[in-house]
Amino acid sequence: MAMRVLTADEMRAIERDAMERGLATGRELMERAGRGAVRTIGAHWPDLEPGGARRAVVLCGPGNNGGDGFVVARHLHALGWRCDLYAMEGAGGADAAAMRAAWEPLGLVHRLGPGDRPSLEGAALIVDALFGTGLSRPVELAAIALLREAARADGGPRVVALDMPSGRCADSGRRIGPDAAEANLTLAFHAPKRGHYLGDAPDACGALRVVDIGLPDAGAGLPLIDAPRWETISKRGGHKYRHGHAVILGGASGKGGAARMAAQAALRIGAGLVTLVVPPEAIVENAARLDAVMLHAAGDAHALRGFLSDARLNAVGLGPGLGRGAATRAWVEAVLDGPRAAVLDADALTAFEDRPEALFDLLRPGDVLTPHDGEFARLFPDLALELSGEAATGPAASRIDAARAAARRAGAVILLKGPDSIVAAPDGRAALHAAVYGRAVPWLATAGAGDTLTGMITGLVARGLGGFEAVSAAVWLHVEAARRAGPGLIAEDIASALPGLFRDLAAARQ
Ligand SMILES: NC(=O)C1=CN([C@@H]2O[C@H](COP(=O)(O)OP(=O)(O)OC[C@H]3O[C@@H](n4cnc5c(N)ncnc54)[C@H](O)[C@@H]3O)[C@@H](O)[C@H]2O)[C@@H](O)CC1
Ligand SMILES: [K+]
Repeated sequence: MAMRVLTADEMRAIERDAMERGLATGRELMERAGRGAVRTIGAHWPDLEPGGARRAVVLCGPGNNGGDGFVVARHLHALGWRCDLYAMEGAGGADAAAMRAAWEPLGLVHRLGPGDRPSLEGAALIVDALFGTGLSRPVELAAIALLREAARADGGPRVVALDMPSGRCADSGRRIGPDAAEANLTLAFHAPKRGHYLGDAPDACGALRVVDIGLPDAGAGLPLIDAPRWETISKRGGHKYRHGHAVILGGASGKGGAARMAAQAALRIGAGLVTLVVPPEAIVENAARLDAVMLHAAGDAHALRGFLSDARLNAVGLGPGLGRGAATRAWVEAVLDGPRAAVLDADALTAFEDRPEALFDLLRPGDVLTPHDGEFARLFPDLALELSGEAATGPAASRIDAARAAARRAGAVILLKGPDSIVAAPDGRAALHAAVYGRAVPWLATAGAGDTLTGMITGLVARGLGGFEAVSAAVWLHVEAARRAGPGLIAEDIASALPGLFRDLAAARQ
């Protein structure tokens, strides 16, 4: 089963359900969380393991996250650590109070006031147990800056955050208020939360590990996109006409690189045939650069409509290198007026920035829009505005909410691109693709990478996948191909890495 990411509400529901079914009490869960955290810290940083005379500073908040902190302190103490506890005042629940009481025979608890910056002298570890999934408003504590500075410093104590770095929203990953902690390691209890993967939160989390606290996996949450099933992307016989005929639209002479890369990627991902349609004056340039990709000239939208009336053409990708003018709008209208599924990117989106509704009126549920953040903001300015800057209260609107709302409004599949890519369909389906932590590919931020992805999606749609499935498979393959190519990658390398990737996917299935 695909790994899933939870909201704070979903996490609370899982916990409540387990308690109602008598599987565990809240106190037992807290004990498992703290004990599991200490085990995981040891596994992640084996050099901290033997304990000895190490000093840890543990910062506890007013709720259950603080309760977890007291459990962590007790287990560190049992391993020989000296723990200095700092706790905020506030109305904690009975479980957190019990965990504090269990700590008190072992050491002092200092009061953590708004302006306090506990001394880190001699500390090897700082535990951020201030706020987790219950964060609802900005945190006003000098200790937040202390955690951030320590996490960023070379040398000095390492920072571990329980569940979330305090000040970050578990649902959106966004800062609640101006100040939020950072960590070198974040421990997610039971399952990762959405906020661990979204926006700049992965940087704030450092590394991410999940701590099992013995709760059943009920399948709740949003799926994290994993490798597509080999059966979905493999070819099982049949001649080229059985694997679809993808069409990519290209722009004026001298601007053809983007569309060529899309066309080549559509072919590499397995479309049986790919035709690049360009204005007549761009034929010579493209003919000099292409072999396996076929070429067709269309001077205007009327000619394009005529060409697309061929029923064998079953998907059209357009946008890369088209230009933003009225001609592009006319091409989009011609494509969406016909029966072929369309994948719209780049200029095909931006051409409608003045009147996005005109585009939405034409879209069909199987069409795909692949905006990056800037293009998204032009088509859905209100949704983008809700995501901008820090949030005032939690849980805050997330990129997942925005992509879902956009898919409903547009009536098409949306791929909101980024290291955290969200795919959302108008019927409510959504999934997250995370190229962060161990799968981060910063070198994928390169000219033409998006055009290649557009081609890959178009190729898979031509091969018969639905828009949502095509996007889900393509985003994973795109990142995995880029990981193979490695630093130094240019966009052409992505499609070139696909054969090796396919070979390995096929072998892994044997
Ligand atoms: N849900 C679960 O299954 C489990 C939860 N556990 C822990 O419990 C945490 C959630 O506990 P809580 O729901 O008590 O929430 P938190 O401990 O995250 O904090 C909530 C408390 O702080 C207050 N608060 C929120 N924002 C504040 C701010 N900016 N300044 C001051 N006070 C603020 C809230 O009113 C509430 O009292 C999880 O993150 C996890 O660490 C674990 O004990 C294990 C099991
Ligand atoms: K925390």
